Amino acid sequence: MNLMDQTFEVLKSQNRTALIPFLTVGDPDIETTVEIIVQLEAAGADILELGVPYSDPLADGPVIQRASQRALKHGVNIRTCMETAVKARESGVQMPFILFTYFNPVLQMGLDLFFKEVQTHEISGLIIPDLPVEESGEIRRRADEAGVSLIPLVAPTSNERIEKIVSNASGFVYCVSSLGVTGERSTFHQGVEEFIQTVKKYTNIPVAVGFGISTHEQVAHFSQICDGVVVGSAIVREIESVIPLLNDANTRQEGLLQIRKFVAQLKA
Ligand SMILES: O=P(O)(O)OC[C@@H](O)[C@@H](O)c1c[nH]c2ccccc12
Repeated sequence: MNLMDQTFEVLKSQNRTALIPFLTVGDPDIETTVEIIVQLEAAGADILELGVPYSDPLADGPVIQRASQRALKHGVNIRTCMETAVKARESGVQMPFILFTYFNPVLQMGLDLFFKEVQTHEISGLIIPDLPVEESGEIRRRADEAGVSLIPLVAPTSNERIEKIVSNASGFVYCVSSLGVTGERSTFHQGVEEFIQTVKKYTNIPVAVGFGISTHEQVAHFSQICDGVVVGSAIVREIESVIPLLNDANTRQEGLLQIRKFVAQLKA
């Protein structure tokens, strides 16, 4: 039972759904990311996905691709993301962190060092969207040893694979609401609610939904049937839109406040 598990338990006892933002660490820079994380928690975020920027984010739409490019300019890698998590804790942030990374940066770092760092930095969850099933056994074993949950992604087309994917999952199951790449959407995959209900039949751990969710109404809608709702691109776009304010000492606080207000209205 790690901090993320505890968070879901508390929320469940309060009949509340977790708001799970995603951001790209180092966008627009590391120091600002730490301040944004503080604002996200103040806005009501319950769990945070810390995105490791990557040069070939095949599952990401243009908003997150641009954020990755901006972060990569500062040489952000897995290690700097973990250091950012420490800085956020030092700034008083309590919420659990999920490390979101493509598989290649993990391989580059080496599995031994990666999982040692994950453990010492008290990362609660891992999302590796392009982790091949063949490799997932070893990664899952190492994650269990490190006390971190390897969060599986299930898609509306997973069908008969749903049971296999979620059977011994830990942390939560991430239901992808639509096919394709990340990015705000006005409509979701046909029958996404039935898909979520199907996933819930196969698991007792929390079930969250993500992909395309960007408005208060969409968050409220999915909060009726899920334990968590992930919002990424819409928040990353909000960050992108206030970068000019953030880069000017005179308007920095205003920029941070705009991000906080945007996230707060999602959950209100
Ligand atoms: O950006 P969206 O459409 O709100 O979707 C969440 C997404 O950002 C985050 O969970 C994520 C970012 N990159 C990913 C790649 C695959 C799966 C999930 C993700």
